[in-house]
Amino acid sequence: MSTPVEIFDTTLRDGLQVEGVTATVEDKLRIAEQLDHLGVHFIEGGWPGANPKDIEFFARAATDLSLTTSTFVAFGSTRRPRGKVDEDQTLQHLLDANTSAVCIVAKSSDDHVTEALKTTLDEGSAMIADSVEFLLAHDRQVLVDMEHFFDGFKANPEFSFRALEAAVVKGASHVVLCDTNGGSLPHEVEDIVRQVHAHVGNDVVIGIHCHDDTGCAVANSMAAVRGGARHVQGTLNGLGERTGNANLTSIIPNLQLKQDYTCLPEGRIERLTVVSHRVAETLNRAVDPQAPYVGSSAFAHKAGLHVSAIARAKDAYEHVDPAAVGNGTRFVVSEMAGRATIQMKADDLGIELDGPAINGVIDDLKRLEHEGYHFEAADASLELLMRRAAGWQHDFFEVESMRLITDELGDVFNTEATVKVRVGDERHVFTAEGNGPVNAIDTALRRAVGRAYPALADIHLTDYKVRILDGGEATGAVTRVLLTATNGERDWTTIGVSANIIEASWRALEDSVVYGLLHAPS
Ligand SMILES: CC(=O)SCCNC(=O)CCNC(=O)[C@H](O)C(C)(C)COP(=O)(O)OP(=O)(O)OC[C@H]1O[C@@H](n2cnc3c(N)ncnc32)[C@H](O)[C@@H]1OP(=O)(O)O
Ligand SMILES: CC(=O)C(=O)O
Repeated sequence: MSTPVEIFDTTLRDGLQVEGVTATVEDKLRIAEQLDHLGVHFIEGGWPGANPKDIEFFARAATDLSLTTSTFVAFGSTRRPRGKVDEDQTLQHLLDANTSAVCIVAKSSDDHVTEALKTTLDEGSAMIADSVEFLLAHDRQVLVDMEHFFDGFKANPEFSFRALEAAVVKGASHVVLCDTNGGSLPHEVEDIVRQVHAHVGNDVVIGIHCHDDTGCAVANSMAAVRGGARHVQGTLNGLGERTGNANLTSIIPNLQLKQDYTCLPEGRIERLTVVSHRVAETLNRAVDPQAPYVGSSAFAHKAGLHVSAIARAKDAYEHVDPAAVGNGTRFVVSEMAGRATIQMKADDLGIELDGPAINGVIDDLKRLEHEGYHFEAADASLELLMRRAAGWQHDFFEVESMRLITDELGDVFNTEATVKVRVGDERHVFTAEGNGPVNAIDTALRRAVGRAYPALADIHLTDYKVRILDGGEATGAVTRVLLTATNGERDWTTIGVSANIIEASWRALEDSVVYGLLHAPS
């Protein structure tokens, strides 16, 4: 039978301690719902009383949040040095938050007691004992985060054990060993957790809380589980103070898919990718594409040899089935593609390509990417290139000529485009002004062909990105333009590359319009 390991998510507390990220009360409520949907055991909501936002959040959570799987936790600290528990504001705020469980941070390193708190070791241990006793007397489940545990233990294990005992003896349900500065390494963590386990036995759940300052937070958390920890604290996508907290989106599958531990209820680990992305979206911070398990590139294959092998054996270059975490396999078409990649892409798009056509696509791709094209980022241009290789030519319109004029009138620049276009047997000449050259050409082209293709009215450009490819050439540099468009049902991106920014823009624009007409809803 597999061993249960509790997951304690602190995205809403420690996760928000990273610079550059903030969340509204509404955001925090939405994230808590997502964490419950994922099925973590504990959701730490924040520090009630620390700021008005967290006060409002805990008040709203009591009425607006209905959790079905997770236990909601308020975070705070032990009482202040030389203070009384029943007069301590932090402890009072914890009670006011009205959660069934609370987590308090306690100093477990002698140095921090004497230097940061400026008090004695006796008082340091009494602060823990009194606080646990007080909260328990008010019917709270008490988890204790033993701050700086590993650094403290290395310097003075006797005091760190004393701090632990103060919590355990008074009835804490969990003692969570924190690598607060994130400087420990996996072999140290495993060894120290083993010693703690031997010391406290199974009277209390041992937890682990790691930071990623050495890039080892995930490995350290797993080492702790090997050493006897059965409760792991971390955040989704590894958000957190400085370099981040231990990343639960890696730890959960590492424990549950690769070892005999159960972290989430049956059927929930498949929600990992979508929850990770929803939480990131809510915090306006995209998931790193290369994030293990949940990143968009986690199962994306670019090298021709890899794709060729996967076509023959699905798991040839995948360490787990992506579906197990709700992710999926993707094939990236680029200059590194071989025949297998192009064949799979053609099958996906329903384009019939024979051997010579596949070779033609590969030759075009490699040549164009060498010139600066980047087809991974331009799905629509890639599809058009493959269709052309299959012998297709669009007959929506034919551009006879195009002229652009820009005048400076006082401080104002005016741009005007004239396009001459054939649509079937008809010839159209249209002029349009725009707030820049691309806008002027786009408007003139739409006027010229719009009557024949009403679907064009639903196509809107949503993004226009320009990148200089060889900065050394200054204003003579090659320019790459990426245009993203939508018709409300699908989005697509096209590309153009040229030393002339207008030409690069036009290539991307023409592909964009052609692709939009080709896929216009019927
Ligand atoms: C390792 C961690 O990440 S723990 C979580 C840390 N999170 C945060 O700090 C975010 C929220 N914090 C805050 O809003 C504020 O710091 C507050 C409201 C908690 C405290 O604010 P202030 O009272 O102004 O104190 P300040 O921020 O300067 O912190 C120092 C005080 O905390 C006390 N303190 C620090 N750690 C502890 C502890 N583990 N137990 C009890 N008291 C503690 C110090 O003794 C000091 O008190 P003193 O000024 O009476 O000597
Ligand atoms: C408690 C906590 O966040 C830490 O020690 O890192």
